[in-house]
Amino acid sequence: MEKTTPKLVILFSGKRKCGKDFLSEALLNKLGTDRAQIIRISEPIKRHWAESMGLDLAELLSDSAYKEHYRKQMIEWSDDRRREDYGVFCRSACSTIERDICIVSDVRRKTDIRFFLETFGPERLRTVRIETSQDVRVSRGWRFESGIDDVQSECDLDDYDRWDLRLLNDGDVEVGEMLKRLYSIVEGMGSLT
Ligand SMILES: Nc1ncnc2c1ncn2[C@@H]1O[C@H](COP(=O)(O)OP(=O)(O)OP(=O)(O)O)[C@@H](O)[C@H]1O
Repeated sequence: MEKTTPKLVILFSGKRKCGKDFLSEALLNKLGTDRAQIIRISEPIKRHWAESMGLDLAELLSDSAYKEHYRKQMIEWSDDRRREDYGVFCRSACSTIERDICIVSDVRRKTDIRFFLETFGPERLRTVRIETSQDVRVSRGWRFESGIDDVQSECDLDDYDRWDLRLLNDGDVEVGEMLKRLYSIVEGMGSLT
């Protein structure tokens, strides 16, 4: 099958339980699955991990306690792989691209952004940081865990300041309002809309 080069790649970043998956799905619904798709950098990580450990991939991919149970071990294992090749998981996730608009729902590292910039160029790339108060994240099930919330995978992009869009997803913000702002970075792509 011929590889698709997307016209637009939207990177979502933010702390755990800020709503990366929620807003990625909402944007996908708005754009339509005929022209957009979601990819996850964590998907190939979870697939490798599930295969080598004999675990349930569907459960690892879902927003479940099962996923949380293995999160720390997966971070440590994947960081070892990244030390040899920072793009290893991004590249693997990109092999499934088949739509004009690609939403990457789990960008966590500066090297992830670097990979997408180098691969698709700045003109095709848009970066979004989702911001949510700690109280709201707690209400969505987050609690601080050492080895997860205080390591590179969660903190590396805290000081990144070149986001195309910062979006507050703090409970009382209307989803329609957030989608309007998200859609504005798609509209900037002219023929795509
Ligand atoms: N604006 C919102 N309105 C209603 N529910 C929301 C909203 N944003 C997020 N949620 C809910 O909060 C929970 C956490 O959101 P989500 O799974 O999207 O976070 P995440 O950033 O992808 O988390 P993680 O990094 O842990 O995978 C989910 O149950 C989601 O449905």
